[in-house]
Amino acid sequence: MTAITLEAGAPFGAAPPSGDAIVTHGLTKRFRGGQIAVDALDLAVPRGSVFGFLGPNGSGKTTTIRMLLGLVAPTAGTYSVLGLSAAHALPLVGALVEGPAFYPYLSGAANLMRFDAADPTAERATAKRRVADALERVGLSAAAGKRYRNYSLGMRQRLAIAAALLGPRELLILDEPTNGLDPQGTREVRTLVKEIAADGTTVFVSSHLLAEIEQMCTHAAIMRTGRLVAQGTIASLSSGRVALVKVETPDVADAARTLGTLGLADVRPGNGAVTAELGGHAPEKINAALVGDGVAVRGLAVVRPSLEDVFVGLTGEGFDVDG
Ligand SMILES: Nc1ncnc2c1ncn2[C@@H]1O[C@H](COP(=O)(O)OP(=O)(O)OP(=O)(O)O)[C@@H](O)[C@H]1O
Repeated sequence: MTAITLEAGAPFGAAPPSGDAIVTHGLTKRFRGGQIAVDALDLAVPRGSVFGFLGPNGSGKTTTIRMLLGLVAPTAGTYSVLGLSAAHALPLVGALVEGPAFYPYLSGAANLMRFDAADPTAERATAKRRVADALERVGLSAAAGKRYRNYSLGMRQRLAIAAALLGPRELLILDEPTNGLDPQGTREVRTLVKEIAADGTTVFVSSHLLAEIEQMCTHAAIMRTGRLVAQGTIASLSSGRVALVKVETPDVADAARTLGTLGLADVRPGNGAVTAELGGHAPEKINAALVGDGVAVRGLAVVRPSLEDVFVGLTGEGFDVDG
């Protein structure tokens, strides 16, 4: 579908609905002092996707999100959110940018009631219903009356996401939602993101963790120092990289010979293992040929390229997970 962009802040109704939940063209932010945080960014986030916005710390993710939410003015470029300018899209967008401040001595439900009350567009009479729905959506109904300070890290973050879901949202934007969480909390948030997406909400989620994006997202964009390095479905991002077959064996030289005879490319004998490009070869046939040649096969694995391999291949650099 063709994506239509509006000038940032263009009036409501100036463009027909876009096929994409978020579109940016040449979106740029240069902070005072000359630093470019986001450099000519062209993003296309399909509706219904869980879109991972991936990059090391400082690569421009938060600045991009703040521009999309109308919190920071772009220096140049255009963007649209749900086919609208940020101001007009905002009621349909839930966002978690900096963790909301909750009162430790109030319950989860009471905290959300306070949040809801701060929204001047929300109807007062239906506040309880909205809070109950949001709590249910994040799986906190049973803990609604429990004090916030007694919530686990995962529950606290789920409550923060509930605050972003007070009201019908077509798009949920989450900036590093698993930052600072323990493994259990990380799993809870990951599962919740998938559930929210399954209900039809587009989720745009930033992270500096490659594995997390791979596990949670259907699509990803990779950022590096303010520039977009690549974007697409997780499968298409990885498809440019070749899969390898790795044979673990004490007979390294013999195994390498067999793989070469079979016509596999880039055969590399190593310490107790040989790798080669899999190409169009069937792993079970490779195994049969090795065994037929008397090679003692201890293990045979097909190693698919990870997003990290893609990142390294595109930038020539490792991905510093700690930023
Ligand atoms: N208000 C500001 N004034 C000046 N420079 C800023 C400002 N906000 C961000 N930057 C700089 O812009 C660059 C991008 O920062 P940004 O926070 O967008 O990156 P990020 O990928 O979200 O990283 P992190 O996860 O650490 O927040 C960084 O070099 C940062 O120091």
